[in-house]
Amino acid sequence: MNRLLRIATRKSPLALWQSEHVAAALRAAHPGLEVVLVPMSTRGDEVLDRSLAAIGGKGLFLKELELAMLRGEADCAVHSLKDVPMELEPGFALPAILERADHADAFVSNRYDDIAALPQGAVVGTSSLRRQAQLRALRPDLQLRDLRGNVNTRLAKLDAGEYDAIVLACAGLQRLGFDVRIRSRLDAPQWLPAPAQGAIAIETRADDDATRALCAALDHVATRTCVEAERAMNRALHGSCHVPVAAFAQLDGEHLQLHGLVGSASDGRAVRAQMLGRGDAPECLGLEVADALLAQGARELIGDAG
Ligand SMILES: NCc1[nH]cc(CCC(=O)O)c1CC(=O)O
Repeated sequence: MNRLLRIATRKSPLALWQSEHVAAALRAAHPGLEVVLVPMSTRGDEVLDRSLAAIGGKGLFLKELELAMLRGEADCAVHSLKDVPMELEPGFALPAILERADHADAFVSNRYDDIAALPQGAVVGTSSLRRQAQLRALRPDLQLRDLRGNVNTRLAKLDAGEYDAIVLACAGLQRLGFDVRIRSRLDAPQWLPAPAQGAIAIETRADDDATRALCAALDHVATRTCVEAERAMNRALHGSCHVPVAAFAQLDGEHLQLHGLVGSASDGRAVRAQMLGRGDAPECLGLEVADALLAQGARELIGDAG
């Protein structure tokens, strides 16, 4: 095949790793295909002094990459699917969702083994409302402090002594070779990840059939099924950076199991739901779990978040 494929990517070490990973998989799937990266800066990367929710939400990480595709400077973009808004911009598609890596969050600390070992009033860094809500539910005494920036920056701030511990995604740490920093895994269903955590997605223009077909070779059907359930649940709860929502689905044969949580970032309240459904109807299961959460009072928590 004699074609050039240009991948728009953010410039953080994790984004570059993920884009190189996709490039290598595309080259392996399509011998002769030339794949190059087009690294770009996004507003989500540049504005670090305010919360993501305050500056416009998850879409900020995508916009510049989407504009590059519209201008014809790139053919596709690689994202962590958990950073992709529930409603994609019109005119774009996700023809590939790669096999999910580790879904779990990681407890990272230079002094303590796990959340239970933290002393009374310890300082934990995370800007994620979802992580804050689950920490508050487990340990109301902890002091939660904001922590933004890429994975390397966050580890550096921990090492500088600003926090007793931080919470990061296992997948990001593993991809960057920081496995040894994981003191303990925060596993489902006791602790739930962000919808689609650990999954990488490729975005293209919806009308670019040739690029869509090339990327579709990397699609992993079981992962797509799981993340569709998680994202449908989140969408039904109006999930955004403003509301602490967590979800994790697992496919076992034709059975799909989905765990969901809506929490409060300001106090320890949280509601949970868990249901079994069919693997060929992931969105139905997502909506059912969302309804179950609402029936238990999730609406009140969502309302509080404004
Ligand atoms: N919020 C940033 C972000 N987006 C994706 C990952 C990790 C990789 C993944 O979930 O696929 C991370 C870092 C983190 O949350 O620790």
